[in-house]
Amino acid sequence: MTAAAVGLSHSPLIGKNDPDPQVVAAVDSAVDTARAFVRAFDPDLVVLYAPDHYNGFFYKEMPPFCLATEAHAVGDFGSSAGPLSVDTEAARALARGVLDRGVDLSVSARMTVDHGFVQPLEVLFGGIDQVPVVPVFVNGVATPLGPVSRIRALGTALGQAATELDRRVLFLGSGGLSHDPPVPVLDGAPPRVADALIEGRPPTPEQRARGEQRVIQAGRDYAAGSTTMIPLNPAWDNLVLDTFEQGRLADVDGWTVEWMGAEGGGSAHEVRTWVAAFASLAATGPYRMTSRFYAPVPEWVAGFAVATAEPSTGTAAEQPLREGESGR
Ligand SMILES: O=C(O)CCC(=O)/C=C/C=C(\O)C(=O)O
Ligand SMILES: [Fe+2]
Repeated sequence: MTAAAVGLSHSPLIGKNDPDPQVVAAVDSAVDTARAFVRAFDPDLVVLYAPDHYNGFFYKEMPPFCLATEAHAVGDFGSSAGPLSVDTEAARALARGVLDRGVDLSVSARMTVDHGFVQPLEVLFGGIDQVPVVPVFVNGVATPLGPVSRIRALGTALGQAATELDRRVLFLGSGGLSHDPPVPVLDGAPPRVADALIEGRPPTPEQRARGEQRVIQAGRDYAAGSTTMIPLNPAWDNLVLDTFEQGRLADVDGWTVEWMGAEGGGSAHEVRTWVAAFASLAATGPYRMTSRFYAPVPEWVAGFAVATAEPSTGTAAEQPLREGESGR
């Protein structure tokens, strides 16, 4: 088994409320680097850790994380709809491997996913049916959230289980870093909204369009500085990226939900997907980050980051990232 990892922010506002062309070009260049990295690694299995935004998981039953043996996308924010090319056999083997290692994984035989899963597949592979994938939902939105140490344990167990497969496995984390987009909150929600968050009634096309328009408007307000949302936090985002780059994954066990929310906003918890992906890679052996990009993009309500990592050979030929490559 060989392994690699990519962390990639997502935003439903990409292409809908873009920043200056120079910022878009810088992001495109970083994404091109990640795409080239993935192409060179040529994975035959992608373990995709991603959050949901009340399209697939609801308060009626809200697991902290859940692995899918089949999945289909709803097609929100103009993202692709339809079945993902899930490798059911690999998914079942990984689920067994995680459970055998004492992590209480739940399994879905028909997971509904949204742009959180779809965007990285579209960006890196050109579609949701281009590569065998094992989708793993990681709750990063619906409070209460458990300790980050459990996400590291999930990633570690899944990485260890993957070593038993004869595959080239890419661990891919979708989301983060600091951002506070208008995602509904159950606590204090009016009865109609609370009911939708609990029961998961599919929105009508008009309701979906209104929700999407609300997010687009939020991006415009955020970029104009007229908002009550928590600001992007480049210092915190770079602390998070330093932690992954330096392989200090045990540090995340000390990250509290309250600290992450205060520093990075309500959706900063999506960075749990990166924790899982890097913990999985680390479980296969020492690694090194080969590229790192970061830009705060208010128009997308995103501390936007892209990073790639591969196993470290420990030889002198391996150079640490230089300033320009690190995006700092
Ligand atoms: O309010 C709605 O109806 C949908 C909100 C939503 O899905 C927002 C998503 C934002 C992100 O995925 C993000 O910024 O990470
Ligand atoms: Fe998100």
